[in-house]
Amino acid sequence: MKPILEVSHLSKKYGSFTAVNDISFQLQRNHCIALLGTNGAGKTTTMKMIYAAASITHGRITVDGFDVKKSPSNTKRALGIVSQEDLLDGSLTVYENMIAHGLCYDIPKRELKKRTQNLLTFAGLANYDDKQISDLSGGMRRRLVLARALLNHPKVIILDEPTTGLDIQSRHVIWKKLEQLKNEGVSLLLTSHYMDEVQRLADQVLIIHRGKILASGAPDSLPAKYGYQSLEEAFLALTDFHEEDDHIVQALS
Ligand SMILES: Nc1ncnc2c1ncn2[C@@H]1O[C@H](COP(=O)(O)OP(=O)(O)OP(=O)(O)O)[C@@H](O)[C@H]1O
Repeated sequence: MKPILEVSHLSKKYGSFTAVNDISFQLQRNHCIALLGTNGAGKTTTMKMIYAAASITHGRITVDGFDVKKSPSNTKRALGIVSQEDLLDGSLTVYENMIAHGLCYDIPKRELKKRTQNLLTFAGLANYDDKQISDLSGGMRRRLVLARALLNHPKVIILDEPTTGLDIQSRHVIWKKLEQLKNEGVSLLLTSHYMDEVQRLADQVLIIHRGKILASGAPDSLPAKYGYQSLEEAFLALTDFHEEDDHIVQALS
């Protein structure tokens, strides 16, 4: 079966600095790929090129068979975005934020209202529809952003650190929602700094360092494939972590 998302020889330069360096991968339907990398590895930049928020320096991306550069409106329709910054409008209520987002996709009004109600229920926010964004907790905001990303019935959801900063209960709620979506046929592309999140959700992990893919495989089999005991050990070794060199450890000592 054709992959729902195909990234081929993708590179991104900011001036003379190469943030993403010849990355290729394929995301199959109903699958989840997790991008694992240190701060500044190039994960967000890769995602931004997929949803056309950053230009592509070199390479090609297709979503649902459409070229991101040539058919941006078709690829936009197939994608749901949960970016690091939630970009919710603080001057609108929860319900109004959903409606405003849906209008960008030309969803007919009546259908949009129906989807909004269903998705707010799905996200556990049905009783919060008239609340201001400032009244929501961090976990509620992330659930709202996820609900908003589903309004256009996306085939692929791009999730940039979807549970960063949330308590363990809120993380579990979001994981369950994501698993439910995967079971319904949606594909996920995820970045995370949490190994447990990656182990739980991902079918495939790509370890990215300085813009390049260093290792790939299923979360359970990747460590042994590269001679390590655990995903965390593989990640630290492959991304060249040495405690004595690490500036954070030095700063703390
Ligand atoms: N608009 C920009 N202009 C110049 N450099 C940029 C820009 N955006 C990102 N970079 C640089 O590109 C590199 C990759 O950044 P990116 O945000 O993709 O990293 P990341 O892997 O998502 O990191 P994090 O885990 O911290 O979110 C970094 O060195 C960053 O400073």
